[in-house]
Amino acid sequence: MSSLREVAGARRIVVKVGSSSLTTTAGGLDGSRVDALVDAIVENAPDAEVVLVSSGAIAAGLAPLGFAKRPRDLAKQQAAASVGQGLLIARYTASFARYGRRVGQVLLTADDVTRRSHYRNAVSTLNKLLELRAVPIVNENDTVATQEIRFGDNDRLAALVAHLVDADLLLLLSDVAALYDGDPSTPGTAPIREVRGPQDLEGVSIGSVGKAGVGTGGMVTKVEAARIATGAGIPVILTTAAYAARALRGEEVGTYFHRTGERGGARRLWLAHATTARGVLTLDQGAVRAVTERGSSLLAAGITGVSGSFTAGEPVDLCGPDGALIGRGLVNYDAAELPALLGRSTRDLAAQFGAQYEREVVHRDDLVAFHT
Ligand SMILES: Nc1ncnc2c1ncn2[C@@H]1O[C@H](COP(=O)(O)OP(=O)(O)O)[C@@H](O)[C@H]1O
Ligand SMILES: N[C@@H](CCC(=O)OP(=O)(O)O)C(=O)O
Repeated sequence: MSSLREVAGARRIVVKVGSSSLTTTAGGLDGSRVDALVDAIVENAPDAEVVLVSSGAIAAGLAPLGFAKRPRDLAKQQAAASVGQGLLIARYTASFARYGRRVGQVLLTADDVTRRSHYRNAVSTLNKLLELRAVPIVNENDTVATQEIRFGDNDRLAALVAHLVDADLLLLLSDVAALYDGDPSTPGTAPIREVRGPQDLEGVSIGSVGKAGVGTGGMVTKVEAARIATGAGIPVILTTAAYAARALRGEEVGTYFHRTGERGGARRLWLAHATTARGVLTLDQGAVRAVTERGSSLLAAGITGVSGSFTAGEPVDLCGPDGALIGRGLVNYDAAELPALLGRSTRDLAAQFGAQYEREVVHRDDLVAFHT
């Protein structure tokens, strides 16, 4: 199943570890578990470039702030993340230093990475850290991310980062040995060794809440992350942190998700999966064809309606005349500017409003078409 060669030959690996694998049952960061993970990575993938996506900031900050359990209140969670992220990075710094390795903290938000300039910066920082043999340790920038733009789960973030750095493998480490065909605490459930596509998940009961209560997404977000990564051409192994070393050696542990798609433009993947649309542009049939079949930019001439309140640079959904969602893109105008432009040719707009109105409403580089 998980081809030994494929894993052992991986040049670049994204390893994602969940909160439940880094904390003690009493709450707080478990330094010995951090060390064990670092040992497994350094000793079993010595030649690979590893990007670590680590959760655990909120969990690590709970006990120091006197919270008995994860608070519901977003500001309290953000405060816990702020305290915990420092502790987490300090622990990783000390742990990798045992091997003479440096770490670099990379905090991302969806908003950062979908904007072209920020995206380029994120890619070049990650690549430079790897080139310098430092280990990038990625987490969501919890203290600034608002509810709406939070990734909310690092499984999805890890899948997108894997694509961003063009990884050969995504290793998702949790507190269960594999994906099971039902809640693993129920007797009689069995591990699923291989997933070749959605058909292998039919009838599988995938739970959303981890038993430890410190994680966020349960298995649902892991399966979704595996779908995103494999669809983008990256195989995924899902197993427990305790099997990290075995997985990195290429042993057949956990669940292996085969790649289902080809690699494509990474930023578009972020645009499709990591943004919340701020409004809707309704397109006429000609514009739908131009966008979905020819990969063209969206011009004002093909737009018949605008709703929502957004500013230039924000994500909007693109819908056909029947309201069906056909894509998403970063819009070049504020919502208030658009009604005066609709249905008019670019030349006409430039003549009336000036050359700055000659720009597309959504440039094709900032547009992802959904194939329904
Ligand atoms: N079908 C399933 N197979 C495996 N685990 C499952 C399944 N359904 C629900 N789970 C639960 O998902 C949990 C892992 O998710 P979570 O706690 O969010 O992990 P992490 O903190 O590592 O991201 C497991 O502890 C398990 O209880
Ligand atoms: N950014 C959050 C992680 C959220 C998250 O996805 O947690 P988990 O389900 O444990 O991977 C933190 O560091 O606490």
